[in-house]
Formats: sequence, structure tokens, C-alpha cells
Amino acid sequence: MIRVRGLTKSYGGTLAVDRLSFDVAPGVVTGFLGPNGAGKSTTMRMILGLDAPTSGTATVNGRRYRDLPAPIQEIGALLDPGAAHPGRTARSHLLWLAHGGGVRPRRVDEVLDLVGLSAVAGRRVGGFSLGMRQRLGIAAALLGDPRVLLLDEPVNGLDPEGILWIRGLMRDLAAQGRTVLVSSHLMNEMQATADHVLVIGRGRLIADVGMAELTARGDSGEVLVASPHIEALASALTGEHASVRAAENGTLLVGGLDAARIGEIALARRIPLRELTPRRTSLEAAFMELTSDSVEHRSGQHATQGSPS
Ligand SMILES: Nc1ncnc2c1ncn2[C@@H]1O[C@H](COP(=O)(O)OP(=O)(O)OP(=O)(O)O)[C@@H](O)[C@H]1O
Repeated sequence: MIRVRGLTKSYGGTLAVDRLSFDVAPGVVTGFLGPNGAGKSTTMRMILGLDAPTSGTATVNGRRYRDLPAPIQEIGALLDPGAAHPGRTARSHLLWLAHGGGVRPRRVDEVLDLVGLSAVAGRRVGGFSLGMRQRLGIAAALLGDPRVLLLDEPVNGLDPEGILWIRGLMRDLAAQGRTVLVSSHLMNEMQATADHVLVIGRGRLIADVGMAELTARGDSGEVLVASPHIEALASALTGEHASVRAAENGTLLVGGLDAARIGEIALARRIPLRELTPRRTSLEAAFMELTSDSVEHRSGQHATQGSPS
């Protein structure tokens, strides 16, 4: 369990985190969302004792990070996949962490196997791809078999197989009763993985809500549809109260209905489909609506906050 109360951090004139209070519960995957500069990384760093709060508290299993007797056995984190020394091998990097964290060396081979790096365990980290470094970072997070996991953009650099793997891993970790807090800018990824969502903007909590509730609130996103009978399809969808607009190469962008419903409507009218692709997920639509007042940088506009000095 992670508990954050009145957590505040200012850097000079910039209020990066502003009186945040929330709990992250065990047994579910909790997504941590916010526009660029919202304060997600700063919050995660304070939970991990890497930054001192200006005021307020963040505790892990009831204690501040610095008061945890064996931190890596309580909380594991993926923050910066570039953190491993390039000259070390994957195994020696993990052995070094295990030694410092009071973890038995045999655990190193277990986590290497878990993340699929056993075959390259003896290779230097400097030659690793971003995806391999990401897997190594996840191995490091899991090393102490912690009850709490904090993952910042874990799908970065992973290929489609890797993305499916991390999705399954996060679900498994939560199903084992662990606390999993994960940040990502990929809304479709979040929607597929997170059960609960914390949304912050300009350092403040905007929403602390179940994924199902959040995505049912707003519109259902937009779906790109292609068909050789596009006009018949457009009129069928409009008849079902969808919003329909023309898109590139004779396709349609359909709002107000999800892909499954559009498929059913087309089938009922025997209209063949050539493409049926969600473009903007319902989570993305809800996120945009929630954070519209708190984006720090907007395309075509100047930043509304001073840059850090
Ligand atoms: N070390 C620092 N010194 C000064 N300002 C900082 C520092 N770290 C973060 N900030 C500022 O604090 C605010 C929050 O930044 P933070 O990196 O926590 O946001 P974020 O939500 O993680 O953003 P992103 O999605 O872009 O990673 C930003 O305005 C940022 O410029």
C-alpha cells in the first residue's frame, strides 16, 4: 500500500506537486496519468525517497522510504532504464544490487529468467537495446520480491511481444496481491492494463477513480472504419445516433459507438468492412476532458509556466 498525504514539492518558483493525497491499493493495477510536467515523476521520486517533499508525506507499507529496514524488499521501481553501468553485465549489475539490498544471489537468475534475459545475462549492458535495458530495469525492480511496484513508462522501447509480456506481468503481480502503480502516456495501453486511475494536472489530483467508471463517463472515443459501401454504412451508423465524419481515403471516423457495436451494425446490414480501428480510446477522451485546463505546453502556444532554472 502506498499512502500519500498533502504531498508538496516546489522547485524555486515552480510548484511541481501541490498537496497531493491518495492511496494506491494492493491487488489492482493503478495507472498514474497526467500531461507532461504534471508532477508524476516528482511524486514517484518522493515515494522512493529520491526527492525530499517540501511538505506532506509519502509512505510505503506504513513507513517513509528512508525508514524502511530493507527498502528493495518492500518496494521495487523502474524509473530510469539507463541507470545500469554500461560496462557491467546484466548479471553483475543485478548481483551488485542484490548484495546492497540484502537479497540472496540465487534470486538474480530467477529474475533474469522472469524477464527473458537469461541468454544475455553475461553481456555488457552498454550493448543492450532500449527494450533489453527496460527488461533489466524490471528485473531490478522485482529483485527484492517487493509487495509494492512503481513503474514509470514500462512499455518504453518494448516490441509488441514485450508489450504483451509487461501487460501480463503487471496483471499477475496485482493478482498476487501486490500494489502496482504504473505511469504511461499510452492511453490504449493503460486502458488495457489498469483497473484504477489517478489523474494529476499541474501537481494536483484531478481524479482518483475506477477505470470502468472513468471510461463510461465520457464519449466512447472514435473508430476509423473502411468499407466498399461507405455511404450505406454512414447512413446506418447515423441512424444509430453515431457521429460520422469523412476521413482520409474515403474512410469514416465514427464517434459515439465502440468498434464492437459498429461491427454488429455493419453485419446486421450485410455491409462488408475492410477496417475497424479505434483511433481515440474512451480513456483518451476522458483524459483530454479532465486535463484540458492543466496542460503545460500546448501545440502552437507558448508554455504557460516558467521553465525550471
Ligand atoms: N529538478 C527539478 N528542478 C526544477 N524543476 C523541476 C525539477 N524536476 C521537475 N521540475 C518541474 O516540476 C514539474 C513537474 O515535473 P515532472 O517531471 O514531475 O512531471 P511529469 O508528470 O513526470 O512529466 P512527464 O510526463 O513530462 O514526464 C515540471 O514543471 C518540471 O519542469
